[in-house]
Amino acid sequence: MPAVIEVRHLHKAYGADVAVDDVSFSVERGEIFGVLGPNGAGKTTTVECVEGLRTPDRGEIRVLGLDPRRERAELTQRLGVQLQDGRLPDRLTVGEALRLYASFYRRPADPLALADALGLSGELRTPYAALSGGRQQRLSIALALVGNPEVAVLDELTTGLDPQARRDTWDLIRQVQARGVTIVLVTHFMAEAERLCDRVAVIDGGRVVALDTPAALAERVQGGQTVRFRPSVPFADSLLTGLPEVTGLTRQGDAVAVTGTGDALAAVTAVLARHGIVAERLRLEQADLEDAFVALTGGPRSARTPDDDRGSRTGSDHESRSGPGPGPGRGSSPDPGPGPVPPPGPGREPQSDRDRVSRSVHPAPAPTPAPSPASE
Ligand SMILES: Nc1ncnc2c1ncn2[C@@H]1O[C@H](COP(=O)(O)OP(=O)(O)OP(=O)(O)O)[C@@H](O)[C@H]1O
Repeated sequence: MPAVIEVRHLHKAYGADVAVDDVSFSVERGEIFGVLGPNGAGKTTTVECVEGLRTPDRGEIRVLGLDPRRERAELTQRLGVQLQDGRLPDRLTVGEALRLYASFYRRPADPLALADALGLSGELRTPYAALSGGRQQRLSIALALVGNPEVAVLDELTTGLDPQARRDTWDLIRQVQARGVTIVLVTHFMAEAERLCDRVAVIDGGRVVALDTPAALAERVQGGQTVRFRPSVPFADSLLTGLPEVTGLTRQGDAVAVTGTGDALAAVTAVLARHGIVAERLRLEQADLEDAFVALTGGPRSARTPDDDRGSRTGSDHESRSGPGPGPGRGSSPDPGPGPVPPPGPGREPQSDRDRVSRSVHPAPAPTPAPSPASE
């Protein structure tokens, strides 16, 4: 079966700044595919090229067999997009937003059924501005799904949510996947990628530095496991360092730490048992995706753990993109292209990629554009 998304040697620069150097990956039908990387790694530029919002300088992209730029009108009917830092007009109610966005599509979902599935049926008359952050986030997911897409691209899905809302959103995404939707998830959060994604592409400096399942990425970390214990009797290092599963051994006082891969724990304990050595206070530490991320990208830099981010969705990480955009559109605006790009906010023309325009990922112009902020 052909991949749902194929990206080959994507390159995109903004003037002299190379945002995406050489990115290739493919996404299979029905999977949750994570795009993980530090700030400025090129994640958003990559997915915006996939969405047809930006024009690559080089490379090839196919989404559902379509060219996202040349066949954008068709693609917007089949691709759902949740944008980073999206906003709706304050007074638009949940019900109005769902009905309005449903009207853009040939075969939309039933807005009421969708509201129900997303736990929004009690909020149909609530204006956008009166919704909690978690509810606004649910609404933005609902709007990404209202066209009954085959593929959904969700950028910064749970940024700004509290831990409970974040977990609820993860459950929701699993339900969406269970309905057969292929999902691309752009995230900074290791725990999110680890728990939700079938595979993860780690992007750094505009390149894919690793692509695998979260477990396999963690496994790749040198010394992926550490077995710690205190031996009941002294033993020579060579007893364990000769094992193929063992990559290192250190001692601190009478405590021993053995690093290894694969089934290091079983191998170590078997040898100790054979020599009549009891491993007291035995403990196993496993490398996780965060360890892999640090090893792959040289440090966590801007990658975050979920609980680092309880505040606004417009923290300094995002300031180059954030702001009160018209409709749930993203902070930086896409390239104007051949697709049905709606007009910019009143009073200005888009000058560059960084300018903001109305939401252009839905098939029809966005509703009532709010005034655009000054160009960044
Ligand atoms: N419209 C633009 N004009 C100029 N430079 C841009 C524009 N959009 C992104 N960049 C730059 O391109 C690089 C990659 O940015 P991009 O937003 O794709 O990375 P990211 O991994 O999504 O980052 P973040 O996690 O902060 O959203 C950064 O150096 C960024 O400043």
